[in-house]
Amino acid sequence: MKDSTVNPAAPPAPPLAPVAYSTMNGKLRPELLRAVAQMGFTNMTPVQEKTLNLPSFTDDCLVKSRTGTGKTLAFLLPVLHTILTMRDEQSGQALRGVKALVLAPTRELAKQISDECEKLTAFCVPPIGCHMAVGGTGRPAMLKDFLKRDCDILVATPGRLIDILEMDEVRAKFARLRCVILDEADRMLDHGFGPDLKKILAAIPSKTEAKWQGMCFSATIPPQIETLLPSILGPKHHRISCINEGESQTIDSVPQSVITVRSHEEVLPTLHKIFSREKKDNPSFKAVIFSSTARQAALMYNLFGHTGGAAPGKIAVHQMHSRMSQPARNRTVAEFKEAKSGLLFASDVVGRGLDFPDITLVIQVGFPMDQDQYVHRVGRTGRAGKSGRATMIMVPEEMGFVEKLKRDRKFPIEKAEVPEPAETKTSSEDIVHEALGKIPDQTLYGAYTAYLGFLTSTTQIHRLSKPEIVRFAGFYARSLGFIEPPAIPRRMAKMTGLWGTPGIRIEDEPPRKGSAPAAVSPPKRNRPEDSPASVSTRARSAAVAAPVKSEDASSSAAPAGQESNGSRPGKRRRGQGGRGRGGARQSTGPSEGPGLGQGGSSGGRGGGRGRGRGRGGNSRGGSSMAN
Ligand SMILES: Nc1ncnc2c1ncn2[C@@H]1O[C@H](COP(=O)(O)OP(=O)(O)OP(=O)(O)O)[C@@H](O)[C@H]1O
Repeated sequence: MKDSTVNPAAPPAPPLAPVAYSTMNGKLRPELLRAVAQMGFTNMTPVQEKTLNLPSFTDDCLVKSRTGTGKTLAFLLPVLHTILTMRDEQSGQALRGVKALVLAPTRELAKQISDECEKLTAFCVPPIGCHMAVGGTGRPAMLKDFLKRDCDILVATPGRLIDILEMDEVRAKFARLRCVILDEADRMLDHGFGPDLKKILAAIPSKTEAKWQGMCFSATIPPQIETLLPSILGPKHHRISCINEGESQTIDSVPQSVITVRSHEEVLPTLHKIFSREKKDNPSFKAVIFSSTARQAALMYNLFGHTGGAAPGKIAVHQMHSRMSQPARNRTVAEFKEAKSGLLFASDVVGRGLDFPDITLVIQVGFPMDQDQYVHRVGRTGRAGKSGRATMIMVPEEMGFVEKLKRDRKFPIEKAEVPEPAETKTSSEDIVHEALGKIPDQTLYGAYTAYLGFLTSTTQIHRLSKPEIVRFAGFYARSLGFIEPPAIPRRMAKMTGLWGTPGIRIEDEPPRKGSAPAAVSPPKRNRPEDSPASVSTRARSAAVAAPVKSEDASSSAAPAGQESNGSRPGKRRRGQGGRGRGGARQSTGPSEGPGLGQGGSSGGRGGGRGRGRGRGGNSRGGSSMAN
């Protein structure tokens, strides 16, 4: 292994003077340089400069550079150069087939890479064939196209690639593979995608025999990835880091802050206050709001746009998460890339790699999956030398994560106050309160169970005990208007390991086919005198939906529900439990947090349409205009 740039003992290197692309004349193919110029890039970014100046364009490399610093071009340019040079040296059959395979963790990122590739090859004659193999698109049409036409570069997500690699004809197309690139390499090599990667490597020509080049790129390279790294990179690979030892992985031009609110109930009003203030101060306000799960993102989208209309002014509101159909996801990405302002409520589907121009603010509601994910989320702003800001809204219990970030990573996260909203006629609390009332119970229930799932899936990382998870999720349920945390299906309780945890509420077994339905207890409601003036004053039935497998890892334990069932303001679906399984809830332990074990019963499937709608339930579209 050769370390090309970093000497840990050396003082931080001064910022590099920009190096012009014209210095690559005679080294990089002229048709590529012409395309780069057409894209408006005069100078190389540091990561491009370093990668393009490795001893050979075909050397193996592990490259670390901050988010938004142009890593895509840094790997595409050498690869395209190699393919074009091969063309000069070979012809006919020797040239057919996939020469470069780019793997990315999400479909949208694959599409973005493929788009960049199209731009870079605009002047290549004959054209370079760049194809995509990603899920959510028509498999037969994709396969037909891939098998019929020349494909020089294939950009793929692991799932679809594994699927098509089962076919002999597809595998045959990889016989002359020259390069394998992992974008977001740490993600591709981690325990989530690692097994998929092994399957892919077993199906394509082996590195030892085919001697293909391996390239790994990311803004974060944790030590855990070293285990699988030798499957992609040879022992003599170069290591490039554009981040000096001791420097922060986040972009310097992005100030980071955290707003601590007293409880979950203040989170949504605080978001409203931020939107209101920003909208007033900056007409080009364009923000991504990250939540822990797809269902939380969908809930916020419904609350601030679409159903609840709580977003101030006429801000366009978008959503992006794994519970949307692929066409809706594609539409949202295209729209939000073009948008001059607006809000995008997102799960971590957009946490990595996606390049939405001119994001002015990244907001994280609650903590991300891990510290590296924090870096990538923040990196949606401050891209390509632009400025931006990043903030988090945290309840006191979540502040441990922030303290750890500051301690472990030395991120300059400042404390910030809740901003004064610009609109004063109605308080943010009242606006959110009213909007919450328009959201179907099923959507709120889904957000609650997904949050429980998220908390249990991050136990190892965030060290929350099971009773803490139950208590914490209970606070969240209250903030959505439930007077007590809804009962969860037994299966979910077992899957998440929460079965038997004090305070968890579990619904009765569903009636077996043919048996009489169990009695449905009326949903428990708050009486007005129970209610302080907060969003939690709304009573909610504990509507229950059936579990389905979710594509979104962060909500994999989440039962399905309707995110958007078309209910209009004021029309509630409460109590449509006739079709559903009823049954009084069962509490497996003493009361822990507010609202837990308060007696009474819920259960009964309000909003009985939930079952069977699955992931498409919220796919009507990705955008709406508030007000
Ligand atoms: N040489 C350049 N000069 C100016 N802008 C550039 C240059 N190269 C790329 N860009 C622009 O920088 C932005 C970020 O590029 P890219 O998406 O490749 O970043 P990245 O480092 O891969 O980010 P992430 O880590 O988030 O995936 C894009 O809008 C891209 O068009």
